[in-house]
Formats: sequence, structure tokens, C-alpha cells
Amino acid sequence: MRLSAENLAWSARGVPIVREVSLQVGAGETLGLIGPNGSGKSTLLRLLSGVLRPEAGEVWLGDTPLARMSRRHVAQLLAVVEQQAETAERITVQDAVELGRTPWLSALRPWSAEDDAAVAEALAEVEMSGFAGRDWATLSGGERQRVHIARALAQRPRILLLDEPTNHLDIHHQLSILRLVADLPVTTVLALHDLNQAMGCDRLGVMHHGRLVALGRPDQVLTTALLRDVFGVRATFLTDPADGERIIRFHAVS
Ligand SMILES: Nc1ncnc2c1ncn2[C@@H]1O[C@H](COP(=O)(O)OP(=O)(O)OP(=O)(O)O)[C@@H](O)[C@H]1O
Repeated sequence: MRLSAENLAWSARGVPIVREVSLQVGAGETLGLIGPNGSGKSTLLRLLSGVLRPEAGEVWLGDTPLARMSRRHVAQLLAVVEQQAETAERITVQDAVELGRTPWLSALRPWSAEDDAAVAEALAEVEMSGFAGRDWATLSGGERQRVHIARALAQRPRILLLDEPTNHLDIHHQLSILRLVADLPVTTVLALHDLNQAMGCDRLGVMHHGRLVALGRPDQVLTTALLRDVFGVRATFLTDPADGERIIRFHAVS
């Protein structure tokens, strides 16, 4: 399902945080959002998910404006993994992932084998099946992050929004989550800080002072000029002899 934003704007106490952002993410496409700390990535994701209402502009899920859809309908189409999301209740990992099925349940559609299957598959996808009975509070930071991702996958959304999903993860799980997300036939927008990992996205959007200053293929967007102007670093490009892929090395500007 296509996700579009038209001229989105949002401010906090009169200070503009997101300014005139327009973008379209095609069905099944993976868009990486990159940008320095405080550039507006999380705020833009919250506008795209409907958690925040834009002061101007509109978000569209397919051909329907998000603002005109019920919360339940939005939750059937779109799942979100927020940064450092916390769960206060004393619940098990299984309970936490089962929450992802909530938008699909009703008096006429009680819990079924299909829901069990969605939860089991999601836990397996993030390699957390062995933790299903564990108390959430006993999990490490990276394990919690993987459970949050499993909850979003169990929702079986058509659009997936993730805020720094590889935060807290060891390198094996960083790579497996990024591979999983890229291979899902789901429209995905994810905020990332690792620019080498961001090169694996179909397209990248670059946020700077609340504006989307570049949008395009990773090799078109990640230029030495942009890395200097937006991130304040000097970059050199290397080629991995194993597969010919480009790697960026970063140097502080003295
Ligand atoms: N509710 C709010 N009230 C005041 N300022 C806010 C609010 N929400 C966000 N901001 C500010 O807006 C700016 C953008 O924040 P945002 O979290 O979107 O950035 P980000 O690009 O995701 O940053 P990071 O890479 O550090 O996660 C920051 O300067 C932040 O302090």
C-alpha cells in the first residue's frame, strides 16, 4: 500500500519541528529516514502514523486520508515500532506480541488459530520463540526491541514505521532485522543512524532542521557534499573487495 505525505508541518510551542515535508513511499518499498539528532525524523514518523496530527498538510494511506480513518482501521493497515517504547504492565513476551492482533479482534471475530500462527511466526522472525513465556521486565534492551518488532509484525500491517529499530541490537540481530524488513512485502519507513546500513534501503530521505532536504537512491543521496553539509563530517568512499559494494568512512572535520 502506498504511503504519502503532502506538505506536512508540525511545531512545538511555536518552534517549527517539521516543515513542508512531502513524500511518497511505493507499495513494498523501504524508505530510510536519516538526519542528525533533532532533525525531525521521529516527529515525521509520528505524523505519518497519526500519533501526531499535522498542523498543515495531510497523510494518505493508499487513496484515503489518514485523518478520515478510524483508529481501528488505521491499526489494521499500519504498525509502528517507536523508539524506547516501554510497557508498564507485568506481561509475558507472548502477551506483548499478542497485543499486535488487537486490531483484528472483535465480538464477531474472536481469537483463532490464525492469530496464534501470526504470533508464533512473528516471534520466530525476530528469533525470540524461546522467550515466549518470559516476563517482559526481565528482558535485555535488545530483546525488548525484538519483541516490539514482533508485536508490529504480528499485526500483519501493509505499512510498517520503525524508529531506529536496530538500536540496542548486536550486529547479528541488526543485520537480520534489516534484512527481514527489506524482504517484507510491506511498505516500510525506518529512521536509521548507521549510514552504511542505510545504503541497503531502496531510497533514502534526509531530514535537516525539520525539512526533507534530499530524497532518492542511496548512491544519489549520500554524497560527500551532503555528508559535509548535513552531518558535518568528511567522508571517503571505499569498495568492499568481497562484493563490490560501497562503504563510507567518516572523519571529523577539524
Ligand atoms: N513535544 C515537543 N516539545 C518540544 N520540542 C520537541 C517536541 N517533540 C520534538 N521536539 C524537538 O523537535 C526536534 C526534533 O525531534 P525528533 O525527535 O523528531 O528528532 P530526531 O531526528 O528523531 O532526533 P534523534 O536522531 O536524536 O532521535 C528536537 O529538537 C526535539 O527536541
